[in-house]
Amino acid sequence: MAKKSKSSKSTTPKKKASLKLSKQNKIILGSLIMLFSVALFFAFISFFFTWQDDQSLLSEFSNRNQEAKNLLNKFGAAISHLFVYKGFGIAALIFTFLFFISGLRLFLSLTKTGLLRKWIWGLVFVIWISLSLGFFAEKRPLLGGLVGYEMNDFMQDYIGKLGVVLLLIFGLVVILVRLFKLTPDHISEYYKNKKSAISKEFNEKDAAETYSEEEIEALIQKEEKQKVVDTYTHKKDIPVMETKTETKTETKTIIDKDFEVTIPVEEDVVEEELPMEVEKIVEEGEETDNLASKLVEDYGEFDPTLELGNYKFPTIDLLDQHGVTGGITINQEELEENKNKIVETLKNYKIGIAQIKATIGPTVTLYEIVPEAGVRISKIKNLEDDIALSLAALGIRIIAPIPGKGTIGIEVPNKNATIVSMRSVITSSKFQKAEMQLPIAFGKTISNETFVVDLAKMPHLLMAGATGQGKSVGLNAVLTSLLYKKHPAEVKFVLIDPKKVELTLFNKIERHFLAKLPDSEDAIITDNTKVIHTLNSLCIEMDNRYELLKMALVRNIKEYNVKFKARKLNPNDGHMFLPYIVLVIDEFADLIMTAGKEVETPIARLAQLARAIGIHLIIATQRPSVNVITGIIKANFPARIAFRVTSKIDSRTILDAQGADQLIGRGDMLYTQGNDVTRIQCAFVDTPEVAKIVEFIGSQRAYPDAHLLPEYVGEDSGTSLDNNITDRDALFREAAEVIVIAQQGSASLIQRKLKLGYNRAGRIIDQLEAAGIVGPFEGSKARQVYVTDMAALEVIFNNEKK
Ligand SMILES: Nc1ncnc2c1ncn2[C@@H]1O[C@H](COP(=O)(O)OP(=O)(O)OP(=O)(O)O)[C@@H](O)[C@H]1O
Repeated sequence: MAKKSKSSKSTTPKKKASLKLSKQNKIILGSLIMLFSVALFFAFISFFFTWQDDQSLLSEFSNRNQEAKNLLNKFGAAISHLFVYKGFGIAALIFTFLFFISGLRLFLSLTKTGLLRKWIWGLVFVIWISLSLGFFAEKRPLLGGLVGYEMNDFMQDYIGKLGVVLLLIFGLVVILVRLFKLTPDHISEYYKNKKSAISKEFNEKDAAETYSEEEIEALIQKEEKQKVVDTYTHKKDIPVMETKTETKTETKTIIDKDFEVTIPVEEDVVEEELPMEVEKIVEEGEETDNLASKLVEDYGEFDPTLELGNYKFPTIDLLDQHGVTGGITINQEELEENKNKIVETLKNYKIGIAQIKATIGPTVTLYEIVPEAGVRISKIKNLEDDIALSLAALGIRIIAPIPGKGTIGIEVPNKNATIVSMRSVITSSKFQKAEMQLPIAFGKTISNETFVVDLAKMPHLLMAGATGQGKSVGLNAVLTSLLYKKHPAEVKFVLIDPKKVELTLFNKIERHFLAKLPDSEDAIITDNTKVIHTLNSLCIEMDNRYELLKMALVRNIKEYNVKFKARKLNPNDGHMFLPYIVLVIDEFADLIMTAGKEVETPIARLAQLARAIGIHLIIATQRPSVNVITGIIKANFPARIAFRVTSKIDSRTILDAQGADQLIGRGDMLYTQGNDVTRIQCAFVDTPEVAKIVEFIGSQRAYPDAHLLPEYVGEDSGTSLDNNITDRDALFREAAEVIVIAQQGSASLIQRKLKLGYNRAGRIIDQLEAAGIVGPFEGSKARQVYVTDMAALEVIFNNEKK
């Protein structure tokens, strides 16, 4: 079959080459046709005067002694007899015109587009004229020619005279509407224009008359003024530039005095011109009217949430207070005690303190100290363990100096930590008012502020921490934040949970918020091979989205969606509202250990490129070792969260800084998005709360299915150029139609239109090539489409069936 496509390809260019004329040949052939048409013209014209005389000569064409009266002698008489007498009568003259323009086009090497149309219309005209002359000038049959006469005769036998008249009228209507684009609208517009032109002319005349009456007076006045100006400028004798300006002002003032003479005339002219201008503007406005703004005007902006218009966001009472009602309780005694211990310990090492201040957070209290002049910061930093020992407390962290403050911070855990409930952060005005694309309320900082960040800005998040330190709760906090803020149309989750227990709850919101592979039953992915497929599928989704962004001429998903909502992107071109996709991977270490590069490569690719198109990754791992959090992953995850880890090395692996080893656990975490490290108490949301939320959402009306990701077929599925009909893809026919309609043989087109994965679309393209529908691969260019229209495609399919 490969042979078949090759041979078909090699024959087509040859044919084309043989048909091509050189420029000189075109000139020669063009002029020949033009001259032939001129000869025909004269022959036809003279035929009308000489036909009777020449009639008898027609049978003696070869007799050289006989001479015809036609301007082109025997040839003229014979060809005119054929075209005019036996043909179409006077309408045969149209052929001379058609020949002439065909020759002219060839002569000037103009493109042939539109020529066929002219010939078709020419023939229609010829038939219509000869038929009508055959009907109306029955007594002079030469005008309609034999064709006109016979046609008329034939039709009268069947539809009678009235029928022929009606048929002629219908023909005239077709010609007027299709050829001259003459519709009732055009006619009325023409009359309107004509009317306004006449009235304008009329008014102008009037104006001209009034003007001429006053003109004489005005001219005299003007001349006088000019004289004044001239004498004035001469007297002053100043540089040319200045003279000019002064002349202007001078004349202006003088003219201003002459209200009665100049202004009425000017006003008249303005009044006449204004209505005309207004009319034009309205017309232009209609023409350039943007379809998008009209659609928005008619239907309003596109609302992606409309399909689930009655969707209710989870209510706040689904979340627990966890026993915390009045915020943090301050234990004055504890504060005083800690302060004294810090001062004393530092005194023991001969470090004097000028000032001390305490900020009480939910889990830790920050003591900010200003040391006395001359104390080296490194000295305090080195005393970390000693201070911890003397305070008899775990989890002491010394920040020396606090960035941007010039003080030294000592974080001391509170004896009784206050739980930061998810409820308190969700209800905080900071979260409620957050104008972010993907707002996440992580918890509260040391100064008791709600910490809200935008996942879209991070743009990916790495979470690590030893087991039991609050990672799963952290993940739930992230997902809960998004569930409380986003409509199902705006965000979709891809959940990967190798442990099979952590995220199973979210199954209930599969048809609202989850995305999955087309052929999979469960939306939550627990199987390793499925993980690889899903990651690759997301890469395909990413490529598809980039293609859409490119087509829409925008740089990121936000701009794209704004444009789509404003109805500036046509869904028929494959455009659609793009929800954000948040990929959550729990137990990333497990995956890397078992699948290695197969997982790392697509993740790295997504992490590098997916931010602009709205795919964001959240990766959680228990084991923050370097073979899990590799350099390539770290480089693409600037936002990282460390829960408590067991060693300084782990802390460095996650944060590139130590400190995570000194956390106290239970949701105590460090967050970094570059340089600064912020200590946060993660908001607490437990399993029953999550269950209630997903129950609340899951019980509402949902989409028919989870959001489907593009299909990914493993690398192993080979491609062949066998034109085996039974092996063809199920969507082969649809794909062929898409390609033929668009006349563009590209796999990405099939991908977009039929929502397929890259590999499958690629396979279909190969099958189309094998079937001779598209040409072979041509590098960056789209393949050639060999089938020109749907009818031809239909023929191919029908032939294959036989
Ligand atoms: N933000 C928090 N506030 C209060 N307590 C918390 C918080 N986060 C976690 N905890 C406590 O720590 C326990 C363990 O948390 P979590 O299940 O999130 O740990 P994990 O890191 O996911 O552990 P594993 O890796 O074994 O799954 C919770 O059951 C809870 O009691």
